[in-house]
Amino acid sequence: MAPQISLEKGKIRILLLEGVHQSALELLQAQGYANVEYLKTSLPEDQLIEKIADAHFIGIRSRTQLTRKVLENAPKLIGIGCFCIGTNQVDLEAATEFGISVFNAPYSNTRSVAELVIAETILLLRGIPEKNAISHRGGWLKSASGSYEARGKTLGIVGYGAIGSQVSVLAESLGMRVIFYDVITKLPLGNATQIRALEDLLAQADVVSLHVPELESTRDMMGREQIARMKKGAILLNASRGTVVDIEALADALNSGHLAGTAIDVFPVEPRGNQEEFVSPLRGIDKAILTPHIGGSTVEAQENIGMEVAEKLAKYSDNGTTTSSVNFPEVALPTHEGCHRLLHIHRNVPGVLSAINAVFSENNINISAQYLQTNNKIGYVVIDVDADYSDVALEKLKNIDGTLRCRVLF
Ligand SMILES: NC(=O)c1ccc[n+]([C@@H]2O[C@H](COP(=O)([O-])OP(=O)(O)OC[C@H]3O[C@@H](n4cnc5c(N)ncnc54)[C@H](O)[C@@H]3O)[C@@H](O)[C@H]2O)c1
Ligand SMILES: O=C(O)CC[C@@H](O)C(=O)O
Repeated sequence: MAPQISLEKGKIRILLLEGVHQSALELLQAQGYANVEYLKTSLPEDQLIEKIADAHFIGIRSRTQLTRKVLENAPKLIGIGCFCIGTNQVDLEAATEFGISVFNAPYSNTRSVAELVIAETILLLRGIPEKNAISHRGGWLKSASGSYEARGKTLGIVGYGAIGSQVSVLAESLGMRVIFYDVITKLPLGNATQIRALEDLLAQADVVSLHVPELESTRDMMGREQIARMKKGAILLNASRGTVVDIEALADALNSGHLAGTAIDVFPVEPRGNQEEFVSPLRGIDKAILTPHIGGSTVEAQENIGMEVAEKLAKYSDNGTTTSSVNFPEVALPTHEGCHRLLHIHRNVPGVLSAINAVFSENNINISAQYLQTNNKIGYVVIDVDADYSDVALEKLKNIDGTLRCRVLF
């Protein structure tokens, strides 16, 4: 029977949203993916569902919400590229269940965020946002009161991962004392010190900077109580996710004078695009630096992210490589001349590999290479067969208990 093969590259539909960098488009096109739809904004759920119905791959940034409902309406979707670090905007459990591999760019904008945090720390310690606002209104606040050097001040970093640890190194080079809180024991860089309880960090730090992911456990982790525990006159920065800070409590702490300033880059509700109004209780507070989720938005970072994530999508599409996938076991198998390649994604339960192999032996199909990798949820098998596999074999593979998705790549 004539073997089914996957789509020609030109027919693979890729939807890129939120104005991901042109480098992504260029890389995909150079690799033969001509069927790319490029939009500058995210889409509301109904329009997203309509568009995603035909897409094989989707590329997003932090704004597009790929919920279970959206993914249920994406029957052809094979891969998701998050052109950013955070993947909280994707229902990873649903994506895994539907056999959709998710990729991101875990380090490409790390430095950009760290530099912004350091710049804002210096500006806030000097009270520049307020002085700047007053000058714009025709006032003149020439005073040293409430203005401090960064040198010798204590920076408390919450979340000592890629960004938090970069901020730590840069802050120490300014002469700051760095303490950090993380749920995992981390090797401190330089002279930084890990603090075991968040409350202790809050009680010591002149500046607190948040670098945790969006999780249930980080929701409102800087709530009214934690903000009240910060030192009087301290500064709070958040360039992580908007759900981490109780924004009303922060506005109150600034208005009451408990906090001396803040820099917030991420908000519980963010506009979908540049045309939509930004609404926040922090608007109008001079001591607050408000930026439109641009911590990672530098030319360097966006260009690198575009290439990195597009490359990951192309490799997955071309040969099933899942290296650095967020939710899939990592498999990278070289292609074998003259072979067909099948991809089998299944729930990680015992017996699936032997059932797969039984299908090939029963159908007299020789396996020339095979690679299985599992994580706690799923198993991913790449199989190269050196004879024409039959559609019958493919059907049998699809019917193995626990199969999430099975397809022929070439
Ligand atoms: N503003 C922006 O444009 C921008 C850009 C990049 C990343 N981000 C955000 O910054 C976050 C951090 O990025 P990263 O690359 O440093 O991530 P990372 O995964 O390298 O580090 C996160 C750290 O937070 C720690 N952590 C998790 N839960 C915690 C908790 N409850 N309390 C304390 N620590 C906790 C982890 O153990 C880890 O060390 C991302 O998840 C993303 O949401 C924002
Ligand atoms: O570019 C974006 O929209 C998000 C950037 C940042 O929050 C990230 O997670 O990398």
